Amino acid sequence: MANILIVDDDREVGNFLRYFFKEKGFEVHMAYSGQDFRRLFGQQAYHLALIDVKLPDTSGLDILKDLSAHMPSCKTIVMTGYSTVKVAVDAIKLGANDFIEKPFDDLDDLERTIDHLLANKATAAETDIQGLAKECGIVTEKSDAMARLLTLAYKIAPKNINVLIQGETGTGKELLAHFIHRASQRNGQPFIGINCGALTETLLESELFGHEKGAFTGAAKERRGVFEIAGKGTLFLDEIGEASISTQVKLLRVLETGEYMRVGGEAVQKTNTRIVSATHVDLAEAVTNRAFREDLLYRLDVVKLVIPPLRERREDIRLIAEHLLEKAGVAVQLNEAAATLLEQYEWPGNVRELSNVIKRAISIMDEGSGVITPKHLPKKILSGKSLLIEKVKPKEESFEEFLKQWTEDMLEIWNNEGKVEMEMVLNKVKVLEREIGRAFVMKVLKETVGDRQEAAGRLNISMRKLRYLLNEKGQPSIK
Ligand SMILES: Nc1ncnc2c1ncn2[C@@H]1O[C@H](COP(=O)(O)OP(=O)(O)OP(=O)(O)O)[C@@H](O)[C@H]1O
Repeated sequence: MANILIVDDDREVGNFLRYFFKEKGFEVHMAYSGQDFRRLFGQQAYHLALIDVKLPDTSGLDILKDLSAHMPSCKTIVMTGYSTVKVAVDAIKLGANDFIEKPFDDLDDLERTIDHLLANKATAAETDIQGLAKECGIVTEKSDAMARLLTLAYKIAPKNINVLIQGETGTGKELLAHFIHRASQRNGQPFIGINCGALTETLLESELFGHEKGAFTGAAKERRGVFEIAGKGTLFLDEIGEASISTQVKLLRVLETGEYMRVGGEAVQKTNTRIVSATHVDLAEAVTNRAFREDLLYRLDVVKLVIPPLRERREDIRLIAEHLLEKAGVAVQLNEAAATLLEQYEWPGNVRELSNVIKRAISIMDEGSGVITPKHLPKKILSGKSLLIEKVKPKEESFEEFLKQWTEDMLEIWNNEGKVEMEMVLNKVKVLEREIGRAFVMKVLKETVGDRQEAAGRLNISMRKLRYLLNEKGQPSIK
């Protein structure tokens, strides 16, 4: 028979749990304070402990630490109220097996969690995490930091809380958002991604909330927004830090009340969409600079997941490079020298940059040799120097300014008699190509009042290409 320890100062909750577990045939021990816990702790071994995070004389986290240190075989579940959810996340980081929110409105779920833990299925969960990560295209088998991150993401995924993902560009924020969606009960519902930095304020609001017919000039027909389309699924708000203050206010309202209105509409719409947002900047800093609302940040980052940059998990580089080769469908290998160089480079553009380097190497490789060697790698990698990705992002209205600046910079390099960094020149050309594509799409989207289908038609490109040009990386996937 399993021994259960319940640590909670709320006697009503304690009695309820005692009854619940006794009914299931377990031996139940109650502690109403840290002092009670210490008295009971040495008396016998426990199989499972449910710990409230807030106790009158101690913190549930200290109790958790004691249990993990002195009784590692005891499974632990932390109990929280809404205001203490952030602490629960710390508890998971400290090794708690799970957390549950009070009041318990889904007893079947509680029962399942407990049965799962008592049946010692922890290792099965680890296999599930790795398997799901693989399915979502996340390669990482060697990095402890990523393993911890994925475990935390997996554990919080089924909970009804918003998640903020922070990470440098190209670290895999969208992949992680998708992983969270897949690991949640929302899995059968849509997963929709939207890049808040790629659209003007009006277009972003219309995209998010939809608009009514005649809401603004050119809004010829009504349109559903992504909150409506995502329904009970997950909405991935990429580059949330780029949303204007006015849009932030509207998002805050949705998060606080679950309600919003279409642009130009009066009827209140309800939503139950889960929000996973992402940022490459530190939003706490943006709050200090008054570029981001503190109350919105508080709502968005109930859980903050920080993806480490690739240079902080060098042990994954070779593995990811091999995965990218496999994905490219070519029978090509990295030789040892090339792999070592990849491992030593700083990767300011992270996995996306690694992917570009691998694609380039495949394209210039000697036909039939089947091996990538250092000579197929860009100079920046050979010299161990990282060429920082340019962050020039022209706003549509300053497009001419951007073009002028770009031309001046290029002429300066051209007229410079010293050594020329050709990689830098080519990178500048890529920036130009990307920004021209984006500027044209934005211009036409303005003319079509956000109607993407029509904009794609006018530009004679596919919807996929249009999303790509907006840096939304292809079709939003509906799972
Ligand atoms: N761990 C990984 N294993 C394999 N591929 C990865 C991994 N992380 C990222 N990628 C790949 O790198 C590219 C960038 O990933 P993703 O778009 O998720 O990054 P991001 O952080 O959202 O980028 P951005 O900040 O530019 O929006 C994608 O092609 C993705 O498939």
